[in-house]
Amino acid sequence: MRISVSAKPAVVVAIDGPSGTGKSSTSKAVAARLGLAYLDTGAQYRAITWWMLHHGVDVADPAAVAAAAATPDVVSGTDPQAPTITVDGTDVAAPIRGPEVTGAVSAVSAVPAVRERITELQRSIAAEATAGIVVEGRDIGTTVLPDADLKIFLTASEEVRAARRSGEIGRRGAEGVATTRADLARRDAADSSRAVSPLAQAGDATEVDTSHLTLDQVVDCVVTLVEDRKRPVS
Ligand SMILES: Nc1ncnc2c1ncn2[C@@H]1O[C@H](COP(=O)(O)OP(=O)(O)O)[C@@H](O)[C@H]1O
Ligand SMILES: Nc1ccn([C@H]2C[C@H](O)[C@@H](COP(=O)(O)OP(=O)(O)O)O2)c(=O)n1
Repeated sequence: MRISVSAKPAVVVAIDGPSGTGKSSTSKAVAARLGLAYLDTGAQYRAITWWMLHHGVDVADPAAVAAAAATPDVVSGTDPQAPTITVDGTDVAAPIRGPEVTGAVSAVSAVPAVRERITELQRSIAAEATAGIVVEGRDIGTTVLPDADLKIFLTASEEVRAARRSGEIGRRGAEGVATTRADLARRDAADSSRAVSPLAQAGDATEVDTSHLTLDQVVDCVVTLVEDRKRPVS
């Protein structure tokens, strides 16, 4: 019997885009299907924001946020089937999705000292992912992992994104969707206009408009792009 051993190079996939375009759902499913690790960088910014709020730091004061930025210990579990997020050992997966954190996360994540700390953490997690990783966020293709093997920029119309997010958080009716839409637009504007590594499409990213695609279709599309980009086996 002949046994052939092939070196399988680790693939690094960067998935960026605004809120509600499907980054988390797509990244998790792609990573699970391809046996890669998964990192939700938004959860890290949410976790550090939760810690600031929990410790009474004035999140509207960039100097106060910067002074505290080095203290919290944010740890991400990268199994796409069961991702985890803790701060100083506390499981914050649920509270980081609440309205207080969502309302403060853009201000906290705009502070350069926060971005430096979290970016360094993200790069070390990616470097340790020997089987490869899908990393999703806002600045992965532009700043965190500019040498990623594949960069995807997900988009969707504001209307579709607001409807998706409203469904997710249980906000019903036209008024609920309108409120969600205004929240999303405000956060996208803040994330796109900050001075340090704003939400932006990398020049070499492939844009995928998910407005009229099912989640399965988006996942198939990204998996195909990953397979196409894999370096030849040596
Ligand atoms: N292509 C899609 N079609 C319909 N719903 C989707 C699609 N992609 C994601 N969703 C849903 O939209 C919501 C937001 O998706 P999520 O992956 O959290 O987006 P993001 O990480 O970009 O904010 C979730 O409820 C998710 O199930
Ligand atoms: N790479 C990243 C990821 C998220 N952020 C910031 C900006 C976002 O508004 C918040 C929250 O990101 P998250 O991906 O959880 O947001 P949504 O799931 O789209 O609501 O974190 C960032 O600045 N850089």
